[in-house]
Amino acid sequence: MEGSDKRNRAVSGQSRPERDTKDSGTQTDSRVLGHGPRLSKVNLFTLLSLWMELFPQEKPEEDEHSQIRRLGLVVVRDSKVVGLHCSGAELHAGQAAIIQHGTGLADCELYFSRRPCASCLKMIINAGVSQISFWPGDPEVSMLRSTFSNHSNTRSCSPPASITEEATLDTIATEKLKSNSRPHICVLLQPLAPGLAQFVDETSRECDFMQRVTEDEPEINTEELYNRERTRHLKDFSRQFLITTSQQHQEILTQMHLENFCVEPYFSNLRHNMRELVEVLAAVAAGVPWENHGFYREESPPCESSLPLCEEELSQEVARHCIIQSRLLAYRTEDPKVGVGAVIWAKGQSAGCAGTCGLYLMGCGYNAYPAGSQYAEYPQMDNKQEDRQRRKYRYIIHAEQNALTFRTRDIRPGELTMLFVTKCPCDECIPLIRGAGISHIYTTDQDKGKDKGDISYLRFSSLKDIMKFIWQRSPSVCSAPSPHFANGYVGKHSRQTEHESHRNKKLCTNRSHDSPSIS
Ligand SMILES: Nc1ccn([C@H]2C[C@H](O)[C@@H](COP(=O)(O)OP(=O)(O)OP(=O)(O)O)O2)c(=O)n1
Repeated sequence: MEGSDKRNRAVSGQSRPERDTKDSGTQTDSRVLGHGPRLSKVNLFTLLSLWMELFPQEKPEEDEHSQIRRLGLVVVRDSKVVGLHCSGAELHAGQAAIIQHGTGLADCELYFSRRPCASCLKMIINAGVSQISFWPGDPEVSMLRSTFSNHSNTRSCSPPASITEEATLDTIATEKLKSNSRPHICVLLQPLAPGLAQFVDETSRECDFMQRVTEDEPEINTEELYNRERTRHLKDFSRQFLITTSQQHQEILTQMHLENFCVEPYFSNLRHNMRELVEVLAAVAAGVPWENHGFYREESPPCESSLPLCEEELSQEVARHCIIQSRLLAYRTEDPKVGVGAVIWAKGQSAGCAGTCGLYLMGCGYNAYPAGSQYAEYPQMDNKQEDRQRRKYRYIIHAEQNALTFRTRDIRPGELTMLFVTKCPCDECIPLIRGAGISHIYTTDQDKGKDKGDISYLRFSSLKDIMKFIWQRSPSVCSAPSPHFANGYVGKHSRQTEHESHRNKKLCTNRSHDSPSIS
C-alpha cells in the first residue's frame, strides 16, 4: 500500500467534491480516489519515537549537567508496534526495553529518537534485533550538553567545541559495535508523501478534539488557538530534536561517523526531512489543545460503577500524551475518509515501565483493510454514496480491533487497562472492548448516539462497566452555570487561571473530591 501514498494528493475531508467516488461496474475498474496521503511506516515509527522521548515524567527534569539525554524508543515486530519506551530516572529507554522484552527483542526493529549509547547498544545487539534506526540529532551521550550547561544562554549557536571525552569514547565504542554487529544500524528517514504536511495540518484543525472545543466554547477563536498551540509546539520540538546551525549539525554527524550525510544535497535533504517531521508532530499535538479541556469522567458517579475502586491516578498530561500517540497512528489509515488510531496501555509494576509512569504497551492500531490487501482491493465508499454493496464498512478493520488483535499479551482479570482511541468506539467494537477486559476508555464522544446505517455509535452511552473518560471541558472550576455549558461547566472568565492549573491536575471525576480519580 506504500506506493499508493504517491498516487494521492492532499485532501482533507468530505467537503471536497473530488473525494466522492463515482459509481461504476466492478471494483477494479471503479474510480476510487483513495485515501489522503499517509505516513510511511518508517516515518510513523520515527515520529512515535520522538514523541515517546517527551513522555511526561513523574520525577521531572533530567540532571542538566548529565551528558545522558532522555530518549524515546519504538519496538516493531512484523511491522507492528510492540513496545513504546522512554528513559526514566534510572533506566535508559534501551535498558527498559531489555527489561521488558528480553529475548523477545530478537528479530525486532528498533527506532530511537537519538543514537543510543554504547551500554544500551551492546545489550540490544546481543538480544538479536534485526535493525536499529536512530534520529540523526544530538545522541544519547550528548555532544551538546556540556556546551549547554556551561553556556546556557548561547546554547543555540555555539559549536560543539566541548565534545567531551565521554561522548567521544561512547562514539568510538558505538562505531565498533556497529561495524561488528549483525543488525543493520542506520538512519531511516523518508521525505513526507506529497501533500501530507498540509493534510495533517487541515485534519488536525478539524479533528474531533478541536470540534469539541469549538462546540463548548463558541466564543473562542479555535483557529487562533490551534495556530498558537502549533507554534508553541514547533518551537519546543525544534529545540528538542533539531540542531540549530548547519555547522553544528555537520560536526555532530561527522563525530558519529555519518560523514556521508554531510555531503550536499544529502545534508540539506536530511535537515529538510527532519524539519518536516517535527512540523508534523507539532500539528498533530496542536490538534489536542490544552486550554480548558481534558479527559474527564462522563456522567456516572463512581459508586454506580461495578468496577473496583483503584488507587492509581493518571495525569492529564499522560492521558493527552497517549491520545496523541493514537493521533499519530491515525495517519497510517487506509480509510478513504477518516483516520482513527488506538493505543492500549496497562498499569505495570516492572522497573522497565518507570519512564512511562508505570505503564506498558498492550497494543496499538489504526483503521485499515485486512493485512496484505492491495490498494483499492476492497470497496471504499462511505454511507453518503448510493451503492451499499460497495461501501467500506464490512471490510475495514477498526483501530481498536487492530490494537486488540495484535496485542502483546492477554489482559489479566482485574488489570488496569486503558484504551486511548481518537474516535468514539462503535457498536461493533463495544463487545470486543468489553470482552477483552479493557477497564478504561479515553476518547471523544462526538459521534455518540449516531446511527449511520452501516456503522452506528449507539451502545457507547449504555456502556456502564468500563470507566469512560471523555475529552471535554474541565469541570473543576464550575462556577456560575451558563446556558452554554451543560453540567454546570466553567465560563470564560476563569479560563486563564484554569489553564495554569490544568496541566498538573490529576484526572478527576465530575463529582466530589474524595471520589476516586481514574482509577
Ligand atoms: N472507534 C472507531 C470508530 C470508527 N473507526 C473507523 C471505521 C471506519 O474506517 C471509519 C468510519 O468512520 P465514520 O463513522 O466517521 O464514517 P464515515 O467515514 O462514513 O464518515 P461520516 O461521519 O461522514 O459518515 O472509522 C474506527 O476505526 N474506530
